[in-house]
Amino acid sequence: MTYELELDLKRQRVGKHGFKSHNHGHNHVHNHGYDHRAEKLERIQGVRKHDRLHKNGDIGDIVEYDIEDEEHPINLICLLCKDFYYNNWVTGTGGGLSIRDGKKKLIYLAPSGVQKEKIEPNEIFILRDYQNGEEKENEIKRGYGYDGLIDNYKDSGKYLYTPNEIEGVRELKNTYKPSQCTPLFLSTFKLRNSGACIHTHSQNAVLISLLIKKQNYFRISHIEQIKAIPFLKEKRNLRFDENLVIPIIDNKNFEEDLTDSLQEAIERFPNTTAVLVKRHGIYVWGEDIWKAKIYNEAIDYLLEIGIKMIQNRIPLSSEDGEDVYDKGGY
Ligand SMILES: CSC[C@@H](O)[C@@H](O)C(=O)COP(=O)(O)O
Ligand SMILES: [Zn+2]
Repeated sequence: MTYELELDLKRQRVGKHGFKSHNHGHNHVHNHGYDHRAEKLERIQGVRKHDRLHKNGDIGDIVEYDIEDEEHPINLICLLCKDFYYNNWVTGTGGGLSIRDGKKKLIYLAPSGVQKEKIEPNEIFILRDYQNGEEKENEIKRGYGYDGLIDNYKDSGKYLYTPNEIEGVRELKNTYKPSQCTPLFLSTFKLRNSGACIHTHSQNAVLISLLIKKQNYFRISHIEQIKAIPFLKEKRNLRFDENLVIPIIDNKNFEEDLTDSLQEAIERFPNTTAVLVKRHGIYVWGEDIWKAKIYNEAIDYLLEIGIKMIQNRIPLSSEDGEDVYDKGGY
């Protein structure tokens, strides 16, 4: 666990309000004692979400949830979304994150269209992960397998828990919806057996997708940070002189319409652990949330340096020219 996350969890505990305890009024940002910037933003951006946060849902009755459990996916989604927000990866409601608990067979998802850095534990959607259970056959027939969920992720009946169960939410004009990225997250669970998937609107991802015009992938070699990325075929990490290759797919008007092309890219690039979406951002996944986090950070670093290399007319990969270090045309 990173120092920042530990610190954040401590802060959260200091001002801990307790998930199932009673609300005493205007205390939501203070409960988390997180960051003054968040508090200021809350004041500026009004009450839409604020209203909801004063109502208590009861996740604890549906799945085991302990606010003190630092590794609980619900806590991790809330904390990592803050972490990503301050990296400029999930600002303005963009981006998101899903974690799959393979042992407990549960999938946790961020809600749609909310400020991702302010997600509260009772705002997480929860799905049963039937993919690997004995119930598999039956549940898949009933539309609860990944394909059924991918096609009908908006159907609230499919969820074990939705934040619309929070007292008073159903009476509000805008009820919660699961992230529009849900079918894409589920696609990485289905096709790669991943344990978590991160979606960001990183400017590095967007810019590199604009700079690369002749290829439908980003390819880079001979940068030390490449060693943090897995080489799936050989179940080891990439070496310094090997190529990291990340496919680039075109953006669509609606997030869910990216599902087919993301799935195709995953099939076409069997070694990739990420897909770039042109003029939009990136999806990164891993065996578990910590691996996904490391891959996302390492890839973002490589995208950023890739942009600078292109601007300095340095070839990105040894495949791009005779001498990778030679200043030549890109
Ligand atoms: C700024 S809106 C962005 C969305 O359309 C989408 O691209 C996104 O990343 C987040 O979708 P969401 O449904 O809020 O989880
Ligand atoms: Zn997006």
